[in-house]
Amino acid sequence: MKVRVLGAAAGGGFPQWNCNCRNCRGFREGTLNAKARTQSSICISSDGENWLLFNASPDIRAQLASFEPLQPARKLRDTGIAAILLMDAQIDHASGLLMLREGCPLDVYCTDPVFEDLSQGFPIFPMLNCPTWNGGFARQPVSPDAEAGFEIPSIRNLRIHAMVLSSKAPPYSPHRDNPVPGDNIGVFVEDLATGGTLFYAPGLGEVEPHLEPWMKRADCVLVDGTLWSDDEMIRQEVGVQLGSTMGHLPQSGPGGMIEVLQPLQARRKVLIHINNTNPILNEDSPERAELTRQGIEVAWDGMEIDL
Ligand SMILES: N[C@H](CSc1cc(C[C@H](N)C(=O)O)cc(O)c1O)C(=O)O
Ligand SMILES: [Zn+2]
Ligand SMILES: [Zn+2]
Repeated sequence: MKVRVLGAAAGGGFPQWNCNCRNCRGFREGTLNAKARTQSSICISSDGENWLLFNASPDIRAQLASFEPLQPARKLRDTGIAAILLMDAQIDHASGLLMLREGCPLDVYCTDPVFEDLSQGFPIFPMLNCPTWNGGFARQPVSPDAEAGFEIPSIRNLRIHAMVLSSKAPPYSPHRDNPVPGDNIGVFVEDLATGGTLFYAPGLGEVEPHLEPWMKRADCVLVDGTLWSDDEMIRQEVGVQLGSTMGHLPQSGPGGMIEVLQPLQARRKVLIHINNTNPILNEDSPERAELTRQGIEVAWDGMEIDL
């Protein structure tokens, strides 16, 4: 299985359009040793031709243009996207579906709560369900029954185990403060040909016991790297919410993602969905040095992982 990171930043990207925090300002001034990043999304494939897109970020157009296999030009209108799987209904993870309307119908796999949010609060599915967009997206249900797993017909040799996890439904959702199972999922993907395995959870607020066996089994763990510290946005005076309030486990501190990743045997431990305020974006920061000491990588746009 090939994993391609299309976007590695949290909502707003890096640098964020309206932000002049030390990272965003430093990047613009050319004084920060960092790479720009678009909003988080990855795609995976077992054959290099049929790709499963995880989330559709607002930056999807540029992201598709940056990776040639996603525009194979085999016919007048074409895409390498065989299907889309949504991890949640967050604006920065789903709004890119609107940019794909010319390619409908396309299969979009999502849980019932995500389908509800994207049919009511942020009604992408009904909006595009019209003749102009060929009826819009074809929603395929995802049951977060990890043990069972499922395969996507157009994507050979990949078995996907979806599991409920604790993060946050989007701010517009009625589930925001009344969570239901399936608001957010993580996935364990197994390549049935190579045996390679990936655990992917760009939004992860708490590592509950039912996730641990899957994380321990994965060759690559690609997980939530939004904030270095829980109060990062408050301390930098760019926000009022804690990371934990937004459904993201910070890297540092007791019980943080560094501690979670440390005992895992995965040969690749990678953080993704990095907020623009996060000091790990600065490749010369002590925080980045700590990650390196721990064998933890920071995803960047264009990163490829072979499993
Ligand atoms: N998903 C979010 C939590 S992550 C996230 C964070 C921001 C903050 C923004 N980058 C900034 O620095 O001001 C904007 C977003 O769009 C995000 O998705 C939630 O549910 O609260
Ligand atoms: Zn996000
Ligand atoms: Zn910033």
